[in-house]
Amino acid sequence: MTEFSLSDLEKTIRERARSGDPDSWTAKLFAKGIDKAAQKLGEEAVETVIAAVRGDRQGLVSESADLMYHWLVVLGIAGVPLDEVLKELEGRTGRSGVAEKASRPKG
Ligand SMILES: N=c1c2ncn([C@@H]3O[C@H](COP(=O)(O)OP(=O)(O)OP(=O)(O)O)[C@@H](O)[C@H]3O)c2ncn1[C@@H]1O[C@H](COP(=O)(O)O)[C@@H](O)[C@H]1O
Repeated sequence: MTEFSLSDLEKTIRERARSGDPDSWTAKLFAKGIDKAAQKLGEEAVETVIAAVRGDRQGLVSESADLMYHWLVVLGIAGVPLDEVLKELEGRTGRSGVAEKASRPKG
């Protein structure tokens, strides 16, 4: 299991966005704004779907990485911290009853 997390990538994106480096794709996307970044996110989502339905396993891995990167860029431009999304997900964990069932003693 890798130690690398979405939180690490969010931090890198924040730093690269502030760098103003002309070679930085992240800085370019932040400069172009939410419309371009959201468009890229949509394209990566479609490419991920295509890889999935074709059964292209390596493509699915690669496109998923592109998708998650561009999703974090969109969150960053929109000023939404990853933690806010994680808290939203955390708040849903009890809804299916899965978490409660798992923690309930058997018998
Ligand atoms: N994870 C990524 C990542 N995934 C995808 N991409 C870039 O996303 C871009 C868009 O992908 P496309 O396949 O659509 O490429 P394209 O056809 O050239 O794009 P367009 O013609 O549509 O503009 C490519 O230039 C990829 O390099 C990424 N760019 C950066 N990162 C991460 O961000 C860090 C900082 O990168 P820089 O900001 O470039 O320094 C990197 O170290 C990585 O960790």
